[in-house]
Amino acid sequence: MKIAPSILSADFANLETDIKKVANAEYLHIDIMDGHFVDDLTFGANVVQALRKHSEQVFDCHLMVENPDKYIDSFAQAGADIIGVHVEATPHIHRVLSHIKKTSAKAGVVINPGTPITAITEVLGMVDQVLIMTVDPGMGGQAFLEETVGKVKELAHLKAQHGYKYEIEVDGGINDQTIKKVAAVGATVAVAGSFVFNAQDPTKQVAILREAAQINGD
Ligand SMILES: O=C(CO)[C@H](O)[C@H](O)COP(=O)(O)O
Repeated sequence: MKIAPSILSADFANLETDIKKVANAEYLHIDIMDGHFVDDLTFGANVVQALRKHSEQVFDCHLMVENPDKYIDSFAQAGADIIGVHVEATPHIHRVLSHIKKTSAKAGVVINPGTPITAITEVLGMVDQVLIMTVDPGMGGQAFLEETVGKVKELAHLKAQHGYKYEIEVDGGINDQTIKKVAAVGATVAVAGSFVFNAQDPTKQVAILREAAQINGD
């Protein structure tokens, strides 16, 4: 399991210091919120560019924005390694994913808890990552939605059945207990914000998640 600390729960006044505390994680998850698709506002491509100088990690940019097509080039140029777009944010998901694939970034598709896997089946063959939201997007610190586990399992089944290559990422309410449940059904990347950054030692929290993921849950 790859671990992706979400800087949504980091100290925004000390991002450079905080990202260095989680350098033992494979990914850095960067939540981009536009105040429209979700209520809050967070980072633009300029922040990604500034962080890029301080980390070699995979920058996993999760675009919670309307009209995501408008932002793809700027995030790719800023140093995003993966750009994830919500299927709910555009009527043209195939076009937007094709656009990402023309940049240096890998293409990710994201689905909300209320969206079925059937909404993305036509694009599964073209994506590098599928992000299953395990909470409704918009804020950190929410409780993991148990009903999303079935979608992770379904996605793992489709991956094996068709030989797809995508990572299966989960995001929201991930801690040392819930990570076992998603690991057991095929998740390969786990995003965690509050569990990592709301603790004394974020480095240790990453290690705890990694170890917990090796133990099968219910
Ligand atoms: O995408 C997100 C919110 O929309 C966050 O990445 C997610 O909620 C992580 O926070 P936590 O681990 O505290 O649940």
